[in-house]
Amino acid sequence: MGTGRKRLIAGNWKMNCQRAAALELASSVVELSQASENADLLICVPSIHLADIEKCLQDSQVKLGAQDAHWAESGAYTGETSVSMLEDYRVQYLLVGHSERREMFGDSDERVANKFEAALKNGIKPILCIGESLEQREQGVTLDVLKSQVQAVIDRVGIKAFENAAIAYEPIWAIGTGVTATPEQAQEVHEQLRHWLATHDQAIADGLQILYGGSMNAANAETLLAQPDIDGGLIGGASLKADDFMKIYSVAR
Ligand SMILES: O=C[C@H](O)COP(=O)(O)O
Repeated sequence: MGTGRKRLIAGNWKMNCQRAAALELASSVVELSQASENADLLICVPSIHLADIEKCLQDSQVKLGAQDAHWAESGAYTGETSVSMLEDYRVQYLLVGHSERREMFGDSDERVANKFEAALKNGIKPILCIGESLEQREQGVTLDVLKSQVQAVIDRVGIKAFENAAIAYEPIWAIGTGVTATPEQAQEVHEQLRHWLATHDQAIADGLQILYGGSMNAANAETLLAQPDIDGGLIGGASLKADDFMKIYSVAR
């Protein structure tokens, strides 16, 4: 690989799969998965399925992630799940700041930083999702948007905390649209982002996994993952089909 960074192929099931379908999908992923020194495999499932899927993943190398959680340890937060509750289910990763949460559920930079910080405190690796809208891209402010999303978290936890975290760059215009950023477009952003992070801390920037997300699928994964600064994928739609998801993993490993 050359970069020294292990790849991460992460599925984000979003709000999909009822119980039986979730178990079937997770079982297929386990069945088709093969250990690799080059790439980790992760599924981020709806919280209601965590207990079932935790059992299903036991004795496999597939890692378990959650899609969201509240930062408070406990309290009067009707409907919420705390990060510390996730720990009981051996959740290893937490998505924070996904654009769907930022846009539809009021996840401000401050809330995202709260969640990121709470994940780290509970020994869970946060995956900080960042991305620009089509309008922002057309205005030429992509990097400014991404920097400010990351800086809000750096201001809270410090750059060193990114040693135990990952970033997922997901251009909003490419999510669920079938329009993928070209490998060159994605690489350009990843490279610029890593370069900017290096101005904070070179070693952290060199070691940080920066994933690409946005209509990654079995057909385009190879060219995206061939880019030197793309260290994996955060995959929505294609992670709901075990065969497609595992094709992406096989490219990465
Ligand atoms: O978290 C995953 C991303 O939102 C990408 O979703 P997608 O692969 O369905 O475009």
